[in-house]
Amino acid sequence: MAPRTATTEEEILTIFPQDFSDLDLSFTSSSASTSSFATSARSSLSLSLPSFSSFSSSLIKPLPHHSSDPRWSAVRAAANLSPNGALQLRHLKLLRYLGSGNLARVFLCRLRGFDDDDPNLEFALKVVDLNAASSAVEDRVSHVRAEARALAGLDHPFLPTLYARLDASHYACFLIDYCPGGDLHSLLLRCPGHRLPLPAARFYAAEVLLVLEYLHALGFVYRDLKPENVLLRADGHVMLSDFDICFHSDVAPALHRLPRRRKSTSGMSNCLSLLQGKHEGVDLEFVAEPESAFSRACVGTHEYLAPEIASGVGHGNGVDWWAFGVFVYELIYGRTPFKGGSKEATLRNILVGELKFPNGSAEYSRRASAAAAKDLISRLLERDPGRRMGCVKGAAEIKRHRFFRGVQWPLIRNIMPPVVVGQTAGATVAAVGKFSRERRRLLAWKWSSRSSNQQKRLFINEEIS
Ligand SMILES: Nc1ncnc2c1ncn2[C@@H]1O[C@H](COP(=O)(O)OP(=O)(O)OP(=O)(O)O)[C@@H](O)[C@H]1O
Repeated sequence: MAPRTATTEEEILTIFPQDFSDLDLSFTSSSASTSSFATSARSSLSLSLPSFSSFSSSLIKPLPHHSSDPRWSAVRAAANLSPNGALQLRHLKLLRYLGSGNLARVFLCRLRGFDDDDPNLEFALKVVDLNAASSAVEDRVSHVRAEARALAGLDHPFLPTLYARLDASHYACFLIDYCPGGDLHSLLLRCPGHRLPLPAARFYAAEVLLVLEYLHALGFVYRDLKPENVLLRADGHVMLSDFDICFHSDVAPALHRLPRRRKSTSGMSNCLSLLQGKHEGVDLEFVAEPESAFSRACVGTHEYLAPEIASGVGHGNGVDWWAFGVFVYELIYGRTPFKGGSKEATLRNILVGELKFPNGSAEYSRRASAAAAKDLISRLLERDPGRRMGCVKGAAEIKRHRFFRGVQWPLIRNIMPPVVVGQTAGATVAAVGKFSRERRRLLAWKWSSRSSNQQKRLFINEEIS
């Protein structure tokens, strides 16, 4: 898959033209010539037809979990320098082009007048040109609105924080967290066989699952899951990006009764309780899944489209769980399951093709967790949404699957992410640097204890200093 060429300084000036009075054009760049990220050729498709509305600039209020982030105080301080107290594009210094998709171009930037060496003050600026010719203005406006709505309401460690919304002329700009680790798709392309070692695949899948759980609990159906949209933060944890085709629906949280389970371990107390007819198990489970979500829009990325989107019958929350199945498959096997020679062939495979798993990969076929992965993927890639894992009981059901056995869900954001061959040096060093030697040893053991010898080499261990 050919990476897109990086935008040059001239192109950046084209994005912000000379008559754009709000912007200081003194762009300084030492690295505009090459982007460190390969952008994806698998762009999202969108055929929805929403309505037009006008925009206004705004500084987003810090949400509780992020209120102590130094970026907030910097953004506020910069805004206070302005006569109207609002952040403007001239407060930002664009440093480098990061990538682009169908809708937007994204730049690394910093606030002018702040410490130039402080990596904590770097941001990503996502710029959408509403006049661009590639799609109808109405479509672009609707996507910007969807993205703005989602970003403004999110507050999760694996999702971007929206620091400011800047609208000027026909540009809509979002100031969000910068992810120096690039995206998972670029990482896959640099890995042997374009796939991740199983423990790393499990780690990224687990973090993405938590994000989908959170989005669904808020009523958002994401619709654009793919490795290109999973960015890696400086600490190596994920950040799901790109909310322009998500949609919102009501969600009615419920407590679901779980089937009672017998204790699987042996022991005197266990025997006694069985003799007494007692069973152990959690009885109730909290589920917040937007089951009533419904849309007929044909949006998403071909290889990741659920059958109900491909057939046009209308879709709901289940499309994210289908896409999650494709995502886990791609992380593990290095390709998507239904990809055909053309987009039409891919769609046909999604609708009627057989789900096949590559064989012959000794590393995967030997392992019990590979069997677990296959089972999980098969349950997610169930064509009938009514029978698809996650559609009714949400992420809670998926988290319980044996593929994720041993994942410490509440602590995962504090676990050191796996370091994979092919990861950009910056992200690796940042991730490693955050942890003391002792902690690295402990965490390395956790990650590598179940890995094969070959995989052990792929993960961080005591030798890394
Ligand atoms: N916060 C960020 N930090 C670093 N790079 C980013 C960030 N956000 C986006 N990028 C880069 O910019 C590229 C395009 O961004 P994005 O996917 O948000 O654009 P888009 O036009 O909305 O995409 P799509 O065509 O999927 O709708 C990404 O693939 C990534 O390489």
